[in-house]
Amino acid sequence: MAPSMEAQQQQPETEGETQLAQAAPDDNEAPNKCKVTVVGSGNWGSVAAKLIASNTLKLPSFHDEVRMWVFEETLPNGEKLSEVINQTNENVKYLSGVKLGKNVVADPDLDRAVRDANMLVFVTPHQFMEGICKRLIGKIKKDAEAISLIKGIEVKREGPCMISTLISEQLGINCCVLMGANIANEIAVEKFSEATVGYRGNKEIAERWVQLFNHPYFMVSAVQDVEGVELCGTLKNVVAIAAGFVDGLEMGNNTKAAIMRIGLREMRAFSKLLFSSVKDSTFFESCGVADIITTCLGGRNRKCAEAFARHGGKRSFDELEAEMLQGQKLQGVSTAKEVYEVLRHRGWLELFPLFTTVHEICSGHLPPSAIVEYSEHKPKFSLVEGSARFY
Ligand SMILES: NC(=O)c1ccc[n+]([C@@H]2O[C@H](COP(=O)([O-])OP(=O)(O)OC[C@H]3O[C@@H](n4cnc5c(N)ncnc54)[C@H](O)[C@@H]3O)[C@@H](O)[C@H]2O)c1
Ligand SMILES: O=P(O)(O)OC[C@H](O)CO
Repeated sequence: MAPSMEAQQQQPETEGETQLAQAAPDDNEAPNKCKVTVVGSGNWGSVAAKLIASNTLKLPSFHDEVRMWVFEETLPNGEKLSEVINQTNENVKYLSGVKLGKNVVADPDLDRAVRDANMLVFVTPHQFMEGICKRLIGKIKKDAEAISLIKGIEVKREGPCMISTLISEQLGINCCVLMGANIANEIAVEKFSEATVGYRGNKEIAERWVQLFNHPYFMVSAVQDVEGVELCGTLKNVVAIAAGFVDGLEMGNNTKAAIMRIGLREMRAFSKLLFSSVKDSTFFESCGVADIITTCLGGRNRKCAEAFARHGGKRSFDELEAEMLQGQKLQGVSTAKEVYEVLRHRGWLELFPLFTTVHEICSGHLPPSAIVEYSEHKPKFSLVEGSARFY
């Protein structure tokens, strides 16, 4: 059982004793105080919990304690990850060496972690969200507010479904998004960065999320364009894969800059074709151009794609992910496939040569060098021609 924050701060439990998760001390008893739960505890999930937990201690309208749902794992030494997090105040697997704040309580029980939450922060790899949402139906407060930090998309028979929409529709709650140029390890050690909250309609809710995340080293602003912000965060991972190929092929900075530019244009075009409400200005926020830059310079998608290209596509992304990321998950390869399915279904493949080529390389149908090779591999269109034709 997850100990309460109070229990963590006092004594280690006596051997064999289990402790029910309970409401934390006096000032936390006030019924109107908002309780926050973070659903997810990977690299970014842990940093998000740290950011939030340092703010809930300062903001009187929030309970101090922040629950963090942990997908339970047994560590190589036989210990449970959630127990180690509560003993050491560190996520030793996904964010080692960084204290999360004593008011972060790791909880491996999903139902219990969300039960009392007024504000739910979703931050797991996108491929797990459909299953998590199914498990949460009927388990959360009806008036809870949600935010998704998840960069990804689901493709259903009916068409593409944003993760925030999945959360909203399955759980019947409002869901904002937070995206940006946010490499978690850098924010964990409090290096300055910015982020963008995307909201629909209710600005007060967006301001509440800004308040919960904002720090002098993490500057958050809000824009009324939930789809634009979320699609920026999602699609940049496909561009990052292309940038990694360019690095693996040692093609240099100009080529990588070209990939970023073409990628950004495809991101905007795809987003606007899916949602006419998407605003051009969103692409100038942290979630847009800034995230493209950071992710193409220093992200995990870029890193694994570089290794993929160096091995000439002979080692699979699954293999490289397991070896290089040690349990952390790539989003770009599956997102490229999901975007490709949308493009194919709608007859848009030729309009998006970069997105299309990334998937064809990841799936082994083209060599990594095809990222900037044209007609011999792709008789129907080319990156250059496609870009020129469309834009
Ligand atoms: N890490 C970053 O720098 C960063 C920054 C911004 C956004 N994001 C986004 O945040 C989201 C979460 O990424 P992360 O970096 O926190 O995670 P991660 O890749 O570091 O960790 C993987 C997580 O998935 C969990 N997991 C494994 N199998 C699972 C299962 N079957 N069901 C549920 N959970 C399972 C693991 O326990 C772990 O918590 C992603 O969409 C990512 O794109 C990441
Ligand atoms: O490490 P990546 O490639 O998952 O990217 C991390 C963040 O999304 C960068 O903003």
